[in-house]
Amino acid sequence: MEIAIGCDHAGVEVKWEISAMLKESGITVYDCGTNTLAAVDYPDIAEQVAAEVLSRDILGILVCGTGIGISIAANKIPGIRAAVCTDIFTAEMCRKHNDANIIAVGARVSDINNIKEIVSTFIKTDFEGGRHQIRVEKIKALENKFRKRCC
Ligand SMILES: O=C(CO)[C@H](O)[C@H](O)[C@H](O)COP(=O)(O)O
Repeated sequence: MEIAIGCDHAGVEVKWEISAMLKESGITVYDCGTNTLAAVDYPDIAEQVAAEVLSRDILGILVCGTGIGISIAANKIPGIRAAVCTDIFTAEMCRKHNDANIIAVGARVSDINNIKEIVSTFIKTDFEGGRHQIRVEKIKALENKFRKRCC
């Protein structure tokens, strides 16, 4: 399995812990930064991770203070379905029902053990398809409809 991961300065220590956990499980990790505590802007990181997710057709993980800003930025990119998760149930459901390809977590919201469980649930859960596929297709149709309108 391959995973792209990135964070802003608020999430760097949490990202290191997640990366270590993934590597221990034999997962290949594409680290899109940042790797210092110097302030960076989360849209830049969201773009890097989204590009890896789309080009490699893999899942991605984003970490910022709350998970909110970085997921908003990622969701502007066609093909990305990023879900902010603060619990195991939503981490499971965003894969099963929404086919989320990025999970965003908040380093200033959840403790590290909770975040590790959330991420582990996300990466081991598959999309259920069926009636959910129809809804995901409608999300894609919205992307295409508004891309044509504004570009
Ligand atoms: O964008 C965010 C919230 O939606 C993230 O939590 C950022 O990490 C946060 O805004 C960074 O804040 P800082 O005061 O610049 O550390």
